[in-house]
Amino acid sequence: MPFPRDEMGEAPLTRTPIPVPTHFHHAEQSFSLKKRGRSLCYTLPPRPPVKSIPPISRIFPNRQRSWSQPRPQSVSFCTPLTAPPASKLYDLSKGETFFKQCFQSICKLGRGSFGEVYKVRSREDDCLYAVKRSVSPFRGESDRQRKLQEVRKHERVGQHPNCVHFVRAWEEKSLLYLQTELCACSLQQYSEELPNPLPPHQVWNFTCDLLRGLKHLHDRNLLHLDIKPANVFMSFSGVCKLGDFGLMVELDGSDGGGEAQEGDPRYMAPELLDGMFGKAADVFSLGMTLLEVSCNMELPKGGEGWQLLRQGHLPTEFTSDLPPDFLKVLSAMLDPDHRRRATVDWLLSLPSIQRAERWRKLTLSAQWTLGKLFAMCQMLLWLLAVVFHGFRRPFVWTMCCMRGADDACPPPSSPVASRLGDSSFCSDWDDDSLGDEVFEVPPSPLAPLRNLTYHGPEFPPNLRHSPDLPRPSLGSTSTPRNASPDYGMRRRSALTPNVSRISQESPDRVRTVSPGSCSNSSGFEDADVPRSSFLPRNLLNMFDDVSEQ
Ligand SMILES: Nc1ncnc2c1ncn2[C@@H]1O[C@H](COP(=O)(O)OP(=O)(O)OP(=O)(O)O)[C@@H](O)[C@H]1O
Ligand SMILES: [Mg+2]
Ligand SMILES: [Mg+2]
Repeated sequence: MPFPRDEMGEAPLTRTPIPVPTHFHHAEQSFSLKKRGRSLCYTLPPRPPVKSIPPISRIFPNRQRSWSQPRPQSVSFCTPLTAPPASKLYDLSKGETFFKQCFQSICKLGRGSFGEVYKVRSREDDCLYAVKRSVSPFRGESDRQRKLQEVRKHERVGQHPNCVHFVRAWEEKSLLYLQTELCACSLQQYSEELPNPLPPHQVWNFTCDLLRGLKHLHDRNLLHLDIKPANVFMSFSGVCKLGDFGLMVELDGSDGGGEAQEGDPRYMAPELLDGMFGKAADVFSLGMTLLEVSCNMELPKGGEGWQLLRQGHLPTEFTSDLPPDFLKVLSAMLDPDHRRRATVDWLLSLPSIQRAERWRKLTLSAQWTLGKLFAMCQMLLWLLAVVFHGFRRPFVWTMCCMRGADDACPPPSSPVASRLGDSSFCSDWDDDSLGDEVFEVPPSPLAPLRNLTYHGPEFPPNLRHSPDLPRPSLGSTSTPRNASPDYGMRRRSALTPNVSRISQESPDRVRTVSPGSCSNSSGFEDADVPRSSFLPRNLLNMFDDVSEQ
């Protein structure tokens, strides 16, 4: 039936704005901002249900299962020789696992449906790595083969700066271990830590990195099929890398994509529901990943919101702040029709992406150069400081000798310390402190700081460092062991060279100090100072000093 026309000769419906279907409004309301501080279990995908438990044979209780390797065995599809993983440290007779013998586990980085990932330090090269260990033991030979496929996939990926670098894999006691480069965090963790959505320049940077990583895969006919923020990793220099190749499919492999599994539904391309696996599916998942982190949006797992996103409808209340260039890139990546969807090569040829890539390369090389320069400056400064202090020592000795002093002469700059050095007060300095303090060699940045906080009473004026004080007899420092701890410690910064020099000349004496504590009197927290003891020789020296005055 024809619509009644109005005075303009048009059907009334054509002049009114196109009505938005009610379900769109409902769906838009269903999009929400990402929730912060979610517990780990919320962010993790559910573990696959255990379908069976390993059969326990009562008839042959000790039967060795072919797929259960009690000894560590290297897993590689490039060199399919079954051999123990190469390590000089591993000793089979110790009975401990290869992992325990060769790695120091530092902390758990995360957990996925396949494995738990640990931050480890290799005892062989002392470098940090990530080791993923399967959460459950192999349930049989087919389960083992299925899990080992992740190793083959990693090996197929090879090396690329935007793909997580694989080191090696091994199996032991029905568990698979994968050693990879360590990354700072996943993109999911990174974006959840931020109070706001990622700033546009970072979104461009990450887009370039991930497109380069994806190009590397697609050029090798590999489909990732599980791209999501939890499977994108960030290196310590801020470079994004694709990781977790557990669901990867080789298009030219024997299965030809027949074994492909869908990944997380939130990032899944719509054509996967029809069983059509192609490179376009990865582009869609990458688009969803970028949409999530750039808009700080909680992606729906299903329902109307899920459908709308797969019909090319981007929620404007989230995307309105995005730069138009980036919105164009996103729309091209999220095209509902996989045949019309942008390819990685097309995206990389876009002027906006090329501009972002040029900027990215520039900033990365500047960052690299600055890092190197900074490291070199640090090294140079440290070397200069060491050389300076190395020369200072003979110089101080020469100065002492020129003054015609005794062997144990102190440097001229700290008379009070030397005065007390020859007195009979005790010293609390141990050998370590002597080594460092004598010539004040600058500590390495990693050296622990000594905590020498003074809590005691104020010094009497006559014990303070003062130019008026008479220079004591240098010869009286013949018993440096008894240098005053009180004074030496309190005035440590000012008088260190003197006291420590004295002490250094007789380090063996320092070691023989009785450990009686005089911390109460000195007030230093870490002072474990022997009680003062006036030896006859010191008393005589003091009388000498007084008589000289
Ligand atoms: N190389 C790495 N460096 C730092 N953290 C990592 C690394 N590899 C994994 N992780 C952390 O461990 C988590 C789980 O790792 P991964 O995704 O590889 O496990 P999975 O069991 O295969 O997960 P999925 O369920 O996605 O298949 C990651 O989300 C990340 O937080
Ligand atoms: Mg994962
Ligand atoms: Mg995985």
